[in-house]
Amino acid sequence: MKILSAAQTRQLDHATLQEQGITSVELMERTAQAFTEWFLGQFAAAAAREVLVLCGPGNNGGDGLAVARLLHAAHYAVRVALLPADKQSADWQHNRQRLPAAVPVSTLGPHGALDAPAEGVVIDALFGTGLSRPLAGTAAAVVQQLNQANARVVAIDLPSGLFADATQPANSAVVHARHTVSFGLPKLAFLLPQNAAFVGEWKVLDIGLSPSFIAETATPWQYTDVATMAGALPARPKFSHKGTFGHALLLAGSRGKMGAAVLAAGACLRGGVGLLTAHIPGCGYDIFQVSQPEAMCLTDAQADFISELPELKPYQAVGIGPGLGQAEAGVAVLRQLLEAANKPAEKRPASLHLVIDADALNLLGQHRELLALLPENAVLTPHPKEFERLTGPARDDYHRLDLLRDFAQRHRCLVLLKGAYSCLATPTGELHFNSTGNAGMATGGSGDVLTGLMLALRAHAQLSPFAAARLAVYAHGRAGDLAAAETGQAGLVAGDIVRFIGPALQELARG
Ligand SMILES: NC(=O)C1=CN([C@@H]2O[C@H](COP(=O)(O)OP(=O)(O)OC[C@H]3O[C@@H](n4cnc5c(N)ncnc54)[C@H](O)[C@@H]3O)[C@@H](O)[C@H]2O)[C@@H](O)CC1
Ligand SMILES: Nc1ncnc2c1ncn2[C@@H]1O[C@H](COP(=O)(O)OP(=O)(O)O)[C@@H](O)[C@H]1O
Ligand SMILES: [K+]
Repeated sequence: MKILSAAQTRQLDHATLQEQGITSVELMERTAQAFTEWFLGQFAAAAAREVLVLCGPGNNGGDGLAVARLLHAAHYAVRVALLPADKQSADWQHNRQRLPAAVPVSTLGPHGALDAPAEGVVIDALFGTGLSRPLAGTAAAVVQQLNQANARVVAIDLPSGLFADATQPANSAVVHARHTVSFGLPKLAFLLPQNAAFVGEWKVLDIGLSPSFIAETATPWQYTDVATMAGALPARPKFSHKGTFGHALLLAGSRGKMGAAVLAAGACLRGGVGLLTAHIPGCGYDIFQVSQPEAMCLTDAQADFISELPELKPYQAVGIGPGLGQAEAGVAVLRQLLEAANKPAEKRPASLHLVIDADALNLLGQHRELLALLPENAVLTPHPKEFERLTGPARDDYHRLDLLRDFAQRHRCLVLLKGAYSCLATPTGELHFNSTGNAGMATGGSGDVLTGLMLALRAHAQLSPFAAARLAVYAHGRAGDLAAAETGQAGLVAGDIVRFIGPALQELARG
């Protein structure tokens, strides 16, 4: 699913009107009906039937007026409060006239008490995508009162004061919504941690916006949802054998961190790899062989950390990093691996796919000269702190996305910035935000599981580097969601994610 800018969203509305031969008032009615239907499902309880709708002067306020009429018709106790303005949009005026006289209407002022319903709901229809500058004056004062009232707020389209695709200046007034209900496509602002307190739970409703305009419009931002991923995993051919699904090598573990190697190996095996060999420090031999009997195991000459790179010929994909530690010997191993992956095709396996995570990323951050050796389409999976070690600090979440995009393009690799909406940057400058996963996965070892699954899918001959990476991220989050349904979020541990990789992949199998 694409994510469009605020300007493109406006164009999408216009294209929809032209394509479908409808008026903007009709589209607004469709929007208000979709919102109201959602609202009725969400707030059916008697206590929540007292509703205050705050309306701005543009089409967001127009949506609010139409919603007020529809909720009144559904027997909610609705009041409307209008933000004073020199001029209102034509569709606003149309819906103002259609508002039944039985709905009380007041005008908001900078000092007046907001009188938010204690048990009911406040609908924020002050500003949406038309916001052109930070809120000031009465609008800012109203938003501050609303936030102080700690009311249950539902924002239409966007929390008022929030820009859809850019950072607003520090300390700007922005509504803190409990829910944000938007239309057509998600907005970039919803996916960034810095906006979590404004957006709350968000939902996008389908209002039949022009599919052809969406298809033709170029954007770097994509949202990987269930529809995007349907059938993403190729079926296993009847006559396949273990050689069909690749032989992966995992370089992981150090004394005290063998669990990372075990988790990554378990995820790789559950990810459907044909063969897995792990190269681990000597101290981990018994631990590893006992816990992962399906994997083969090579031990390093060093007992506590990895100091050697095994012969790479047998492998299609190599994963390095989980629990590796930051011993200096790891730098030489990493350098040799990067050099081997870059050697001409005849001197190494046809395509050596790399997955670089955790301490291998930290070593890259300490030795940035190694970045020049990254082979094309290597996958790097940093969390924000590891990413900062590679690129330096970001000013805010939007700047971090700029750094991410720039890094992936410059080094021609795939970079996954992990988080609640993990973002996969491609060498061509696309940013794909993942939709699966939950806060239960904020627990040690979840990233190691992702590395193992990513390794399995990169070893899969039928998946392109990008397809493998996107599938791994989506399936990892889905496995986390299935696991949390069984364990609850607090009780989830990384090993539970491994257990649910199979069911998650099964959902994505090509029919
Ligand atoms: N017919 C359509 O085009 C549709 C529009 N929709 C709604 O329309 C909204 C966009 O409507 P508009 O483009 O009218 O924009 P808004 O309603 O978000 O606000 C625009 C108005 O606010 C003023 N304004 C902008 N920033 C301000 C600030 N900081 N302080 C004070 N005034 C400010 C502008 O001058 C303009 O009058 C969407 O968010 C959505 O809710 C939906 O109904 C879908 C269909
Ligand atoms: N709040 C969250 N919502 C969704 N996914 C999350 C959340 N927190 C963490 N995750 C996922 O869990 C994984 C954590 O990785 P990482 O930070 O490397 O952990 P570790 O180093 O402990 O293995 C990432 O894939 C991340 O996307
Ligand atoms: K709003």
